[in-house]
Amino acid sequence: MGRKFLVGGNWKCNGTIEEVKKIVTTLNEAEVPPEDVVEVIISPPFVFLTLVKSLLRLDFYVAAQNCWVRNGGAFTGEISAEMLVNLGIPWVILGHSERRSLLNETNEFVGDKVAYALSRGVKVIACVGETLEQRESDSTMEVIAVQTKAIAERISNWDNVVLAYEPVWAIGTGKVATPIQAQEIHCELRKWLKDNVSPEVAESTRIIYGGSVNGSNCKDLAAQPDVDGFLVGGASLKPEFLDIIKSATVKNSA
Ligand SMILES: O=C(CO)COP(=O)(O)O
Repeated sequence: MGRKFLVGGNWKCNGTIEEVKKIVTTLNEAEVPPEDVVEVIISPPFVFLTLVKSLLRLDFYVAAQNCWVRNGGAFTGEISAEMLVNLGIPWVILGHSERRSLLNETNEFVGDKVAYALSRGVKVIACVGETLEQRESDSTMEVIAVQTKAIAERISNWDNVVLAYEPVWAIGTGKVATPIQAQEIHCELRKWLKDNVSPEVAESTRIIYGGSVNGSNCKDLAAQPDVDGFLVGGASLKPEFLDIIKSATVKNSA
């Protein structure tokens, strides 16, 4: 019973040392609900992982934004899951739509990455989501099912997996999914897990929403029964990220 609310801040390719320090100071000074109410994960670019980890309050966690599909070696520019373990980074975001579309990451490649990271003990936020064209042609759930299947086929334990539903049309556009739209897909995705993995995994796996979440729209989204948290881009660089973290209390008061 009870999927703990999770709020991730995906900083994407943003920040300077000065900005990182400023954001972390704001986070560290904030009063937020306790760790048993909300799990907060901050995901800076690779180069700032160690800095953020060294400065960040201990009740918040750090995630990388990607990692290589296997162990390290002659893979110029890549970072291995082993390196994340070595740095004490417990989480990684995989399969973000920006990597799928701009860097041609396929469903199979993302599935392989998820399986490998988990095998090394790194927890995974795995992203799925449809484009506007796919939504308009009524293939949203089909797309998400295929993306999720590529992960499901490669893993046997979902304990350390969080699914992030991030409709591509909502990312960075200011065009957030309505609470009803988000709930509909989260509910269908949970049903997919029930039918294709197990009822237990469907019940316990957190499905978080991402795409233009901000301090104003987070509460209504958080109130939806199958929305278990957020993956936040732009607003995670701003003080309103704290309001998004606090929206976890909507669940507790429900
Ligand atoms: O891609 C996202 C989080 O991973 C969402 O980005 P925005 O919140 O900027 O729309």
